[in-house]
Amino acid sequence: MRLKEDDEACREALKSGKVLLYHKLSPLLRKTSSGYKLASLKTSGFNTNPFKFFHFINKRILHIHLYNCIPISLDLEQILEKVGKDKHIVNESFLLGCTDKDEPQFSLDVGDLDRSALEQECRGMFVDLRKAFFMIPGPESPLAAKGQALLRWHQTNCFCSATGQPTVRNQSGSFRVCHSSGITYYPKMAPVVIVLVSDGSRCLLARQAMFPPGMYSALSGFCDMGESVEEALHREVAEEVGLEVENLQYSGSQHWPFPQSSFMLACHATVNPDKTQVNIDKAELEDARWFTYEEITEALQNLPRDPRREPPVFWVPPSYAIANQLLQEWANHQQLSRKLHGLK
Ligand SMILES: NC(=O)C1=CN([C@@H]2O[C@H](COP(=O)(O)OP(=O)(O)OC[C@H]3O[C@@H](n4cnc5c(N)ncnc54)[C@H](OP(=O)(O)O)[C@@H]3O)[C@@H](O)[C@H]2O)C=CC1
Ligand SMILES: [Mg+2]
Repeated sequence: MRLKEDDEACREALKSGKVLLYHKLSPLLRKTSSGYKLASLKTSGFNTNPFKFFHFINKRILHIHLYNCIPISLDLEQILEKVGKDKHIVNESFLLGCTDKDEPQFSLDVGDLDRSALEQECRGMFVDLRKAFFMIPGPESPLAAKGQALLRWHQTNCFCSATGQPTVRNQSGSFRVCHSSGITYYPKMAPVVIVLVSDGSRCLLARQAMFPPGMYSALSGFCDMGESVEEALHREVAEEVGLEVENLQYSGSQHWPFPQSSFMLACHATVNPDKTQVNIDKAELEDARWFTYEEITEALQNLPRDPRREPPVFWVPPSYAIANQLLQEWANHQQLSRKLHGLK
């Protein structure tokens, strides 16, 4: 909290902090023996930096050392200088929070620098965030999402909407101010409802034309101004597939960085099993259909970990996405009721 509001303390924290690097909003990942991880880089304020220590010995030794033992201890300022950028741009990082060990974490977009030169220096690769969600460990996903969301918000809120004058950030990046109008702008999320509709034995999933081939998700939609979650849910399902839902049950919420930071409010709902005929709004959806318990459990087990591999014919959003949580809950509920009814 103090770091968020105290510019000086935040500047100091950056000297010993870790920075998640993005290139045009794609986070930097590094391959490890067990898969991919988000890469964070230390700033040169980190006194025991092994990069400096080994630099004069032998470049080759340095590389081996960093690869095998401490893959996240590269010095960000040195990397920036190597690729021809003023190291002081590190000060443009935004505060994301602190780790369990009280280490401050920041995000920085270096989209104006040569991508492959950076990847080489950082020994990693910048990956589109949607793909990265399938590659990095689940607990790292919220951080990757927050890092991107904050960067995007600052990139798109550089000017005051009242005066057209430039806005100025505080050091942590928790707000921007227009000194001409005195207006303070805070990062925003748009409320979105998402609902998994069930007819008792099947659930309804849909796909937009822009989804990757084969991916289906729960129905979702932005809340209109003045609407409650319940109203938005009833309206979205009626508009998109022409069904009337009942028995709304809250499941959970999550921040979702797309398209410009959404606040997802997730629910389960049912329809009358005699009224399941879908009437798809083709302007919004490419397809919507009912899926059986068997299809869902198979899709949940078949998450494509590496998006470069051929995905299965039908697949669902990654485990971090709240749509996946809804499907897990629905499958667990189905499994229980099947047991109760003596089915497999
Ligand atoms: N985390 C998860 O598990 C999931 C997350 N989602 C997210 O939910 C979000 C909304 O779902 P979606 O079904 O597309 O929404 P909608 O069904 O509301 O349709 C999207 C359309 O609504 C219009 N719109 C209205 N308000 C806004 C706003 N505040 N921001 C952007 N567009 C708006 C846009 O139309 P126009 O472009 O014509 O202006 C847009 O194309 C998506 O960003 C998606 O990424 C969806 C499913 C799963
Ligand atoms: Mg929708």
